This record gives sequence, structure tokens and C-alpha cells, in this order.
Amino acid sequence: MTHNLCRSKVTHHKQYPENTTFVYSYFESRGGKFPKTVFFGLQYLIKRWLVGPVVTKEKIQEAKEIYNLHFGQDLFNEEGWNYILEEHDGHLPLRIKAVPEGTIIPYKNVLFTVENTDPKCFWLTNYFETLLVQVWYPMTVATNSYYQKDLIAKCMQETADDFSGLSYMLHDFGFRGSTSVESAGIGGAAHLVNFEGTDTIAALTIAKNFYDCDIAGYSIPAAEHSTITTWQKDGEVNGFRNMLEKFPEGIVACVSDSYNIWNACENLWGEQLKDVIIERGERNARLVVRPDSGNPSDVVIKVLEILGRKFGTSTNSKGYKLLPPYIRVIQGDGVSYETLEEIGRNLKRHEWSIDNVTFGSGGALLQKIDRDTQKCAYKCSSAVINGKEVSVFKQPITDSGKKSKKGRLTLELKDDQYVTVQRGKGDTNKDILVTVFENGKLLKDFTFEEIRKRAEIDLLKDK
Ligand SMILES: O=C1OCCC/C1=C\Nc1ccccc1
Repeated sequence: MTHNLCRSKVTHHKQYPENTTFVYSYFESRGGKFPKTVFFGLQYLIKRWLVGPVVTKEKIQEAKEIYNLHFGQDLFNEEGWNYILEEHDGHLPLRIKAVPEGTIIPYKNVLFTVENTDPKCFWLTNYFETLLVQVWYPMTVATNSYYQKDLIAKCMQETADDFSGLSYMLHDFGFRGSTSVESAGIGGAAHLVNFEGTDTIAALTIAKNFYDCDIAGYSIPAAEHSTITTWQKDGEVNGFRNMLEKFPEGIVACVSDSYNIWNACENLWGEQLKDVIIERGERNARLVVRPDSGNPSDVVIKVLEILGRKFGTSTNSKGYKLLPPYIRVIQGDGVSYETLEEIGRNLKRHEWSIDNVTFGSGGALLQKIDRDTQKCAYKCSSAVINGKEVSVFKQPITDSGKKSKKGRLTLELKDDQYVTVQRGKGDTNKDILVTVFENGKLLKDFTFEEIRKRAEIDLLKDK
């Protein structure tokens, strides 16, 4: 309970009407940057924080001490927590119903509901808002990553032979820019719902421990500035040559903008090391040149033009230029949903297939989002007071967009559209929400594999 160090929550048990025995709340995206949301990450929160006998004597004591110091008076609901410890053996008397992880849902639809299963624990439903709303982060990373996948797929549809490289087109560079190892793991796992390329190792642990996935992402040997610049400016070509010699097989990436990316492409890769690069091609080995500065869409084109002149190009089935298979480009600087759009347009304009390029994204992928990006909110919509169930809602005259839903909710499909039925008028047999948690037990354990399938982009949809 101490993870909800949010001041206000601790006193809420005193604020509900007398004889409140049931509080029912729901979570939704009210809209925002993207019209749909890829729902992901609730299972991590449930397994990490809610499953099992999470309420213990020690934790109650610790919380009581902290809150008494924090408020300077005894406001902590010790009786309420002791009740859970004694009556439920420390298990949380809550029911959580959620849309299956990986589902893609238009905004303003219910994504999960929370209700107390013991009438004495009405105050518990919204106690866990603070923790459960943190699902905004993995959900928004998964969504932002999904829309970049859709964007790249559209560009592949027009300029690439097929979609075979799609799952490696956007690589996670975001570990260092994350706020913590834990958030890097959570956000990194969310990106891997849509892709398979990552350098955020923490994500592999989350996918393995919370989503039953042995290995959720892959990477390749790649240089960084220090492993090139330690060869000194005049020795840059030696650093490049060393990369090719130390990694003779497979794919190797080499950051090439330490001094002069144009010179690196023209004279180092394009002349001094040209034969080694071509010879590697005979072993299906590949060099990936990484620019890392300048305006992304201009630099990508200029690097392709130089490498195209040096190594030649072919024309693919869509009529776009393609470098030989042994050399490609990765753009890992300044990549976001917005800049990808521009890079894609520029590639087409200069008749280059997007198959020549892969992308890396860091801050924009894991960090440049917040709870408002998709306007995530958790609101009470129903309660039982004096034995009578009543609808509950807010409808601020100062922002109609913040209006909340009423009564018990179901999520149903009507004519292939998701619809949230309110006021308990839904058909629980058609409810897409499934009970994932109840009284301390996880009832649904989604695997990464099925989540990836559910979140697949529709490759055939009008690209
Ligand atoms: O160049 C590359 O090729 C593909 C493999 C990854 C990679 C670079 N990784 C990276 C990670 C964190 C910050 C910057 C780069």
C-alpha cells in the first residue's frame, strides 16, 4: 500500500457517503494523439503488485508510521487494512475486468473496470487508481510504436518488394533516455509488442518474467562513437576496418559521423574499404552505415546517394532504387512518428526504397509521452449506497471532454465496431472485457506471442 504515497487517497475512506458498500470504476483513453490505443501492460502491474497475499502486518505497520508522520495525525485506515489481512488473508478483495492485452481499441471505450468484492472494502477500488493508471505508460509506448509500424508499412507497401523486414524496421535505442531501469523495461517491452529489434535489454526480462517470452527481441554488433574515436581522427578508417574484421559474419553497424559522414561514405566505406565490404557480401555479411547527426531526412538521402554511386543500385519490383544486399543505412537520430513521415516522403521523392534503411528511436519512443498523450483516466461510474446501486459521473461545465461514463460498463462489438454500453444495459455474455484478477488471483495470463498476434497491423488494409 505504501506505493500509493499519494496524500489524498489515504483519507478517502472517510469521504464516501455513509453505508457505501460498492465502488465501481473504469479506465479509458479519452482521445489524444492517436485515435486508437494498443492496450498493454496491465498484466505487468497486476503480477508485480497485486497478486497473492500482498497485505502484511509489516506493511501495515510501515504505512501507518509513514502516514502518521506525513499527516501529523492518525488518518491511516489501519482498521481497513487489518480487515483485509484477517478476513482475506492479505489478498485484495478486488475484481478487475480488462480488454485482452494487445487489443487495439478506438478511444473513449472502457479498457478495464475495477470493483470491490467485499462490501466493507468499498474504499479499495479507487485506492488502486494511483497504481493502475500507470498502465498509461506501456499502453502509450505500444500505441506510438504501433502507429510508426503502420506508417513504415505504408511506405514499404509503396517502395519495398515485401513486408519481410518490417519487424526489424524500428529499433529501440531508448534505454539511456529512460527515467529508470524499471520504466525502460516496461516501455521496451511495450515496443516489442510491435517489433523485434531492441537494445533495451531490460525489456527482455519483463517480457520473459511477466509475459512468458523466452527472447522477445534481438540486436547486432554495433559501434558507438567511443569505439571509433579512440582510433583518433586520422585512424577512423582503422576503426571501421576493425569492425569489419572483428565481425566477419552477419550484420554489423557502424556509426560514421564522428568527423565527416560524407567523407566516411565517399572515401572510407566507398573507396578504402570498398572491396572488403563487397567480399563480405559473398558470405551474406552486411555493413549498416549509421549517420547520427544533421537533418534526418536530408542526411539519409545524401548518404544513400553517395553509397549508391559507390556500390551501385538495382531497381526493385516497385520501381525504387535498392543498394546491394551487403550495405544498408540505419538512421537512429531524431526519429519519431513525425520525422518518420517526412523521411518516408523524402525517400519516395528521391526514388529510394525504404528497404535501404532501418531506424532507431530512443527518447521519442520511450520517453516523449505522458498520461495526456492518450488522455488516460480512471473514474467511478457506479456505486451502492444504503443497498441501492446508483450511477456516478462527472461532467465539468469547464471541459465536456472530461465527461465520464455512467453505470456498469461492457465493451461489445456491434457491426464490427467496438461499443461501450453504459448503465448496466450491456450483455455480459458479449462483454469483451475478461476478468483478469479476482481476490488476489490472476485469472488470465496473456502470453507475449498472443499479444503480438492481437496487435498485428492489418497489412492488407488500404495502405
Ligand atoms: O547501430 C545499431 O544498429 C542496430 C543495432 C543497434 C544499433 C545501435 N544501438 C544503439 C543503442 C542505444 C543508443 C544508440 C545506438
